[in-house]
Amino acid sequence: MNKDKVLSIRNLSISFQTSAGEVNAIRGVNLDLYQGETLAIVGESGSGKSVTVKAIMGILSGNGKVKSGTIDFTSRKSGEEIKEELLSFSKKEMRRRINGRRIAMVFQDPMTSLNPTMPIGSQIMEGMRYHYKTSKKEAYEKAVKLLDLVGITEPEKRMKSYPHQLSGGMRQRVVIAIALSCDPEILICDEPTTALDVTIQAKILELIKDIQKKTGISVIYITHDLGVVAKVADYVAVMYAGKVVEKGLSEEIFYDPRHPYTWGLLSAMPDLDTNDEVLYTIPGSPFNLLNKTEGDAFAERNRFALNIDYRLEPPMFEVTETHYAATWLLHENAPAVSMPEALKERIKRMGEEVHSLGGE
Ligand SMILES: Nc1ncnc2c1ncn2[C@@H]1O[C@H](COP(=O)(O)OP(=O)(O)OP(=O)(O)O)[C@@H](O)[C@H]1O
Repeated sequence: MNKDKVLSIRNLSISFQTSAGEVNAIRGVNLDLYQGETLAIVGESGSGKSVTVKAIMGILSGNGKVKSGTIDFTSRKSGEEIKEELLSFSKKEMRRRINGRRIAMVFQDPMTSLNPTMPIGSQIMEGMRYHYKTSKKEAYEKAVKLLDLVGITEPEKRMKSYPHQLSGGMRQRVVIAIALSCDPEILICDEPTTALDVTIQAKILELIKDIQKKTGISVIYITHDLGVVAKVADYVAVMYAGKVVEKGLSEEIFYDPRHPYTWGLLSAMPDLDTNDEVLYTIPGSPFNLLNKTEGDAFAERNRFALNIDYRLEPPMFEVTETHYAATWLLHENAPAVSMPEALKERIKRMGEEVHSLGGE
């Protein structure tokens, strides 16, 4: 693929010291984000999505330790390419140079990132004043423009509003305006819509897409919701027990998934047609990361597990130049196993729906 990489994570491993022992939260993650594209990171709770993005932002909690890996960030904002390795920065340097300024994050619950005692206008202006020493007048004008960009009507009037005077959807828009205030190159969205109702969720997703078109920003979504992924992602990484177990272009993950865990996630998703029919839930509970892995961490929950899965962790097998999955089922000597028939039917239906909507 001949595209510009903005972020490149290699062999990232992170653990946390806890009273119960060492939690191996991230185990050798490799991921890339390309300029102007959207990467969605999906997986059940505890799979390592948040820890991965916290490492990018330099906000890991105190008991976290990066055991290996690099995170290369290539900035093109100044017109020339500047490559920096984010893990080499101290927390202070990250706050001063990267966090909020080059890479910004939108959290799930807007109330936790908004200050209830400050008008929203001042909150949007704050980052520009801190990072760029922008004059008050200029920061004010830009804040008004940003409110307009995120679809808030009468932006000048709204500058003086306090968070409690706005609806949930409006607050999320304000949080997005704050995130965009320093013209970041990467926007990270942590489940930006789960606290909102379905129609407003869809509007926020559209808004981010629209902003992406206008600004060329690169976006990372972390979410449980494959419905969200289908709407927004160019590229999808599926995480399980601290590893990326499958990654590929969005259509490769939706129409030609290869990992039984991805089959499980797709089957567990409410049907796009009926909105409530769930084919299947993945049995068992997520792997306990306090334990040492022997073999594939997913083996216990995998009804397609082979003997080798209990002994050896599968490497990433290449499906296409853009699609990889870590399952022994892709080994040339593996028995032929294909996805469950019900899921095949569902995928076929999804494809037909997209065609009938005039999509790809
Ligand atoms: N500060 C911490 N101390 C100990 N363990 C932690 C800490 N932060 C995260 N973990 C562990 O790391 C693992 C990955 O957590 P993470 O929050 O990244 O999961 P997630 O996929 O984002 O889940 P969710 O969707 O619920 O946010 C979990 O087992 C979690 O318990």
